Amino acid sequence: MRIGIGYDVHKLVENRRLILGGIEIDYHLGLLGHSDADVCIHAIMDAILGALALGDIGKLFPDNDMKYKDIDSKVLLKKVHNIMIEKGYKIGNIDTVITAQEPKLAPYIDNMRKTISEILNTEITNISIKATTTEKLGFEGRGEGISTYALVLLDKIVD
Ligand SMILES: Nc1ccn([C@@H]2O[C@H](COP(=O)(O)O)[C@@H](O)[C@H]2O)c(=O)n1
Ligand SMILES: C[C@@]1(CO)OP(=O)(O)OP(=O)(O)OC[C@H]1O
Repeated sequence: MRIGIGYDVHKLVENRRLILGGIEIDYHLGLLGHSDADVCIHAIMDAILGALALGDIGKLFPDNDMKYKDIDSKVLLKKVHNIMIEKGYKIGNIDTVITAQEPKLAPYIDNMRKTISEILNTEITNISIKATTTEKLGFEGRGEGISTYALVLLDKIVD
């Protein structure tokens, strides 16, 4: 068994779609990034890579490489999943916290869990996604950005 942690932040701006946990969220602002800026999937990828001591997503998918411009983060998560399988591990469970003052994410959470569980080839019950505000404190509370923490446990695949 191995454990990993991931954390990511992206800025909220106008004229961008808001993509979180692999799905589009109805909101008037979106996250800025080289990719689709899906801060939830980015934190999960960093947690998986961390558990494998393989660095981070910036090392694997450099943000100056045009190959990754506006890329769907679900594609990157599949690549990380394939690396994890090659190394002989599968998902034990994942827990995440998305910090966003707005919008209300509760209606979207189960769809995010389903989307991520399908990419990682694991049961939806192994994927936990939670949301919190910061009671209007800090950058998330001012609506300037959204952050996510992710923790992952990986189990060795035994044949
Ligand atoms: N963007 C968010 C933030 C929170 N929620 C849900 O609301 C609950 C209460 O949030 P507090 O920050 O006031 O503790 C939280 O537990 C989430 O269920 C949400 O849906 N979207
Ligand atoms: C995902 C990558 C690559 O497109 O770009 P961003 O969307 O900017 O995301 P970030 O969390 O800053 O780091 C990883 C990047 O290399």
